[in-house]
Amino acid sequence: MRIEESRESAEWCAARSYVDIRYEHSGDGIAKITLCRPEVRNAFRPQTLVEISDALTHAREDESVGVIVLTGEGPDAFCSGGDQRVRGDTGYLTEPGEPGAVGRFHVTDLQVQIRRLPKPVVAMVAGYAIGGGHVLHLVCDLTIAADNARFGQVGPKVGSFDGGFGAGLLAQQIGQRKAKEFWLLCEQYDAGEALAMGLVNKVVPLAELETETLAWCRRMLRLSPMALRLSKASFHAAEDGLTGIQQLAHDANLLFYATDEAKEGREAFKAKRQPDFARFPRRS
Ligand SMILES: CC(C)(COP(=O)(O)OP(=O)(O)OC[C@H]1O[C@@H](n2cnc3c(N)ncnc32)[C@H](O)[C@@H]1OP(=O)(O)O)[C@@H](O)C(=O)NCCC(=O)NCCSC(=O)c1cc(O)c2ccccc2c1O
Repeated sequence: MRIEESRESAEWCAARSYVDIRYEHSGDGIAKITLCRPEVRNAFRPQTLVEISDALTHAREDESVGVIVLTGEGPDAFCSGGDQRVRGDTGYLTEPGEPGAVGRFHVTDLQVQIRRLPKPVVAMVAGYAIGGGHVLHLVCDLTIAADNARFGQVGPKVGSFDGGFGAGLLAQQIGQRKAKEFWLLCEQYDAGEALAMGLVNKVVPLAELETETLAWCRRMLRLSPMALRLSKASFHAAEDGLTGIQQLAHDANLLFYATDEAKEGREAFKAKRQPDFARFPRRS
């Protein structure tokens, strides 16, 4: 049976209100988070990251949401990384100008949150995905790019580096040689080059970026949510070490809780009796 593909746009509805981002729902299972700082090519400051994290938590908890899209406002940039105007000597500052303000690197927490989120996260990239903004698209599960997209790392040019996902995940996706080229030369790559490297899943004309992204999201929405969740976790299980295994193990527990065998343990405890596990098979 061939399922008709929907190429419709969405009537986005604001689902929560923030200062630096927009958080919207499509009404059919898609949440969209938009970085709204186009005057700085959607660079993030600490508040931006705290807001994205909060929106992701809501999208995770909301059972009506199956897929999350992360994007930037306007055609010029997905995200240009950390806002250099609030970069202090110890990290990015929540209250720049305050004497003794302590810097933070919230984006590293956000990268982990995206990877651990049990729903697919799709980066929808128009224009620049640069620096920490490039790493944000890397940690998303899929990337749909507009034909004007440009990708690159700038760390060694601006006095920074990302030895975590920014280096390791990039190398896994495009190979060590090319990943080193990204970091050691700080050049930019266009959408066609990114596609050829396996850095993005699809390139489309800018005008079709959202409808194409929505079509991919809707394809996933037709699939088993639990199988999608387990598939995403499977990709990270080995790479993320014990925390990756912990996530898969948690999913196994989630499924185990629904069995009569697990329920017997719970019910026996509540009834203050010995559990009777004898009727459950010792599977080979
Ligand atoms: C992104 C660009 C390539 C775009 O170039 P373009 O020529 O199109 O535009 P302009 O350069 O004229 O920019 C327009 C306007 O925006 C301002 N702006 C752009 N990017 C930023 C930014 N990141 N921070 C602050 N402001 C920005 C720019 O100044 C202009 O303003 P005007 O007032 O002059 O109009 C190009 O802009 C560019 O290369 N931008 C800088 C990119 C950058 O340095 N990013 C930070 C890299 S470091 C980083 O992101 C990072 C963050 C973390 O939290 C980390 C945590 C842990 C490890 C590593 C981290 C990390 O590396």
